[in-house]
Amino acid sequence: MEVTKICCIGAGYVGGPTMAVIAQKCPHIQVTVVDLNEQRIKDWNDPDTNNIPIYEPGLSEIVAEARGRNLFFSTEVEKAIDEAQVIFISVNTPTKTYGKGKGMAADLKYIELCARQIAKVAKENKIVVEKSTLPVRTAEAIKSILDNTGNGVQFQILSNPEFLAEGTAVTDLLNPDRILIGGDTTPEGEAAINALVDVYANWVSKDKILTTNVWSSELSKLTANAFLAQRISSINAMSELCEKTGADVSEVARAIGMDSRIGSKFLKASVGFGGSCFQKDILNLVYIAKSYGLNEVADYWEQVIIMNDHQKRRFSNKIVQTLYNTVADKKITFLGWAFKKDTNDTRESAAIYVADDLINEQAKISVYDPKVSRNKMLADLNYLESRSVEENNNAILAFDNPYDACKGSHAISILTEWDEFVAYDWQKIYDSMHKPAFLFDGRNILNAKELESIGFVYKGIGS
Ligand SMILES: NC(=O)C1=CN([C@@H]2O[C@H](COP(=O)(O)OP(=O)(O)OC[C@H]3O[C@@H](n4cnc5c(N)ncnc54)[C@H](O)[C@@H]3O)[C@@H](O)[C@H]2O)C=CC1
Ligand SMILES: O=C(O)[C@H]1O[C@H](OP(=O)(O)OP(=O)(O)OC[C@H]2O[C@@H](n3ccc(=O)[nH]c3=O)[C@H](O)[C@@H]2O)[C@H](O)[C@@H](O)[C@@H]1O
Repeated sequence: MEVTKICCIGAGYVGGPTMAVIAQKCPHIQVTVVDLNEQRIKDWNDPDTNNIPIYEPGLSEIVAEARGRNLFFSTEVEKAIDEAQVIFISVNTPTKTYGKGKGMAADLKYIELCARQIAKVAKENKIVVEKSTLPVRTAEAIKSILDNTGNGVQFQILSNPEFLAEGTAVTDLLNPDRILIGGDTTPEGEAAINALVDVYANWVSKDKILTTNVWSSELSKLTANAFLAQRISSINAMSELCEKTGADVSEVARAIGMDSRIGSKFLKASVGFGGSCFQKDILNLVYIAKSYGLNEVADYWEQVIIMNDHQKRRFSNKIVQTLYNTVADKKITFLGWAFKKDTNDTRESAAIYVADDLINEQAKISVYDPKVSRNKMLADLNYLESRSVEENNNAILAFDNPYDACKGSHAISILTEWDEFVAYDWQKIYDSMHKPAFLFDGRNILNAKELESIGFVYKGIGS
């Protein structure tokens, strides 16, 4: 089967960029991305592609090239489902906030709604692709809904997890390490797998397109995120030991990373990992393991989260202790609020938790982030429900200019590794601060020696 029409449900951080790249690389395929969120679709259709709702380097150019040609953003979900041969489900799968599995399991209500809508609308055979990250064996539930509530048409369910990282989404999509496609081992399942392989083969070499059974594919996605997050928690655990022993975590990371079995990537000690997925996916893995009675497996992976929470708390504690055990009414400046550089996404950012701890200590937080608005920062804090909206409002100031944000502060904390922070005039910043001028570098991006020679009291992670 040659695919000519694709629909993607969910125009978020994954659906938007993924479909934009498919449309760019496959001009013969019509790609329609649909979402219930009218504002989000309106923003994707903004005549100025610099205003699309997701900031990713290189994305606005791709959208400018393909939008209106073979890439469309729409709220007409049913029409797009009806017309497409292949339907990607790319909706959010957050951690459950209620009921059984609260705080651990993935909330699959949006997935189920999609399955029911597809079943209702489809009048011809369809391939349904799980693009969202899902618990292993979700395809079974989707299939049951489709087969029992549909119009008697045939559905093939594929698992095609996404491995892009935010901030590098476009390059990750253009040059993926691998594409993973899981499907049934029946002739119909294999035909569906081949149809999707052919889509990716328009720009990805076939030796990088891996096909497996559905359950391996679903579980590989959770496993990949668990392994990646585990590396960060492992190096962060070492960072605490480094601080006690005089070892330097950057030197340790370099020394172990040169072992080709370990590898050098993903070994940067930090204030703790954030982002919408690592924590959510590990909690989900822990929940799945527990539900099979595999308590040791569950405990093993849960430790990655425990370590990460500890690392964030340790960072805020260090600020308070260093500032003579009180930050009450002191101005603490945050450089960065996003969970990593080159994204406007703040979900689970370490900055939120560090700010929350410091506000509990009655600090006044000033923030400069090149891509995050004050409304977003406030929404992040309010979501924690630690105090009233008004109290959060009084505790946070946001600036458009880093020098204004730092002026008159008692301490600066680097929470995101934006490149521009390195290039600042640190002498000018030092001159405008209270003395001693403290600098807590939660990303180890600044040159400690240079800053100390200016006069800063510099504290990095793990040295
Ligand atoms: N953010 C990331 O970098 C990555 C995310 N993932 C996974 O991809 C999935 C999506 O994540 P994001 O794109 O970040 O989420 P997101 O929250 O940015 O986007 C999801 C979109 O789906 C829409 N939606 C929900 N239910 C819908 C329905 N029934 N009909 C139409 N639209 C609906 C929402 O309005 C929202 O715009 C998650 O499972 C996540 O774990 C996987 C790899 C990377
Ligand atoms: O499933 C997902 O959502 C995605 O999750 C991560 O991507 P992402 O969260 O966008 O970004 P990462 O680059 O993985 O960074 C995650 C967090 O870890 C931190 N980090 C990363 C690397 C490192 O060495 N140290 C470190 O503290 C980052 O600053 C950030 O807060 C994975 O890298 C992607 O492969 C995956 O598709």
